[in-house]
Amino acid sequence: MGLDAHSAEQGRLLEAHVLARRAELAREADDPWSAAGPHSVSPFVPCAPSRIPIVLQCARLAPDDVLWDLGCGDGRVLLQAAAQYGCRCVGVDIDARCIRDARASAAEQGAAERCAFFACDLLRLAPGALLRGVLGEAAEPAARALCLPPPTCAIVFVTGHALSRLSAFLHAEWAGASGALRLLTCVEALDACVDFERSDALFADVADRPAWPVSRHAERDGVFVVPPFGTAVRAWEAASPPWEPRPPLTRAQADAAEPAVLRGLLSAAEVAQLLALGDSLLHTTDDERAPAADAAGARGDISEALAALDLFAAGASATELASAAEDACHRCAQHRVLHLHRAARLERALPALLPRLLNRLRAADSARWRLLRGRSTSVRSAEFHAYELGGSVADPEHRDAGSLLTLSVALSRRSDFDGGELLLWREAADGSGADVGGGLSALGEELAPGDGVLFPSEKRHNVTPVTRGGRRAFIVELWAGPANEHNRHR
Ligand SMILES: O=C(O)CCC(=O)C(=O)O
Ligand SMILES: [Fe+2]
Repeated sequence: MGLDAHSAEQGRLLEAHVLARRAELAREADDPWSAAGPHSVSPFVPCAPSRIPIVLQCARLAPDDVLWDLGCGDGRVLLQAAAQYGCRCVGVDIDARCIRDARASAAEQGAAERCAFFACDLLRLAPGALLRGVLGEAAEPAARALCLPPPTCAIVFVTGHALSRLSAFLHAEWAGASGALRLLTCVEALDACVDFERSDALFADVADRPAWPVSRHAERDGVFVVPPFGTAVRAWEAASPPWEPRPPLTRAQADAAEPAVLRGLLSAAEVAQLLALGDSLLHTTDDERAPAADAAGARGDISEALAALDLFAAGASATELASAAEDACHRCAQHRVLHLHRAARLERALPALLPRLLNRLRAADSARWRLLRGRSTSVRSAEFHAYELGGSVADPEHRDAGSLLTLSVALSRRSDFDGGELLLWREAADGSGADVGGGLSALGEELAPGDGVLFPSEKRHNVTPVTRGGRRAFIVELWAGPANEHNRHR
């Protein structure tokens, strides 16, 4: 019962945020503004990252929506929704620390105008609170009298126990909104209060009312949708969402796409931390991406190539061969590549970095190509690139095949190296390519450390050979596949 495609990931988050912190949380048992306190009905367990894009797809968000998250935790679902779909968001949670974190993230991501967060006890919301957008006595004092935009969509990702206590309130708000409010819930497997086999039991204590209509279309992902009042489940499921994901760009479209220069993606401290992390891993010998910078490393190139030949002889698949070839390339001393997405390296060293960066990318994408909207995407690779003398990406046909978006963030100062220029394909004025003035061209703008350039991955790009010093860059690729632990080809 209740196990879904994200349960393992969700279980790890439960472990990290609740089970491993039992002693710490016990000290908050008397704090009324803590998820571990006396008024809380749910612990704070963040939504699994792989689940979030599906939640947002199921919500069928459009830019004119107002999305409320009842029990928003640290605000990660709303911040992603605002970045990717451009909607306004209101998050409420009993945990004041979560609300502080959510506000800080919103400010950092430039989303504070669109995303507001308030400490609020859901169980004390008065009838009509959602309809009128007024939190009243249930909220922290400063938020009590605010007039917020009422939700057109509300997410309630809490335990089944909490859901059953909220159900009468939610039912009245949902019906009262006369078709202007849809609800999404996700009931965790850890919760035995809910009978997954009976949709009317999702909101258990409204037995005297008509059963809730619940779309179980995304049940595999643990997401249940109550369509707006007056819309039958079948009609909701048959209606097309505000947008279908656009097909990935063709190579010609990607070549023609204008890259986006994104300034100040990383702070100076983050650049320094990434450089330190990369350089320390480069000198570790036991890492699959980090041969020692000595003779053993150089020998590694040849043995890797031989290993790839062995694979060939053994009848390996094209994917295995591509993967082995990539491993071999990535150990080349002139241009080494470290996989920071592996074993949660980046997450452990700089936990706030990737979520913030990804929301910048989502916002940039939604203003330009809309490759991420309506699509479930994840990080295919987050790599530290170290180019030394002669290091380059030289194949004139090089594209990050199979990915949707590539971000290259400068870590080195421009004065630290010569050559090492990132070139991107530019169409000729008449769109006909290299023959009439198009081709691989420099960006024309200098990137300071922490600045990045974002482009559709299938766009042709190169890096010219480094002729002095060294170039360090941080490269992130997003794709429609699952989060990845290996190189780009596995
Ligand atoms: O270093 C860069 O900026 C780009 C690297 C690249 O394109 C690649 O490794 O695929
Ligand atoms: Fe590339």
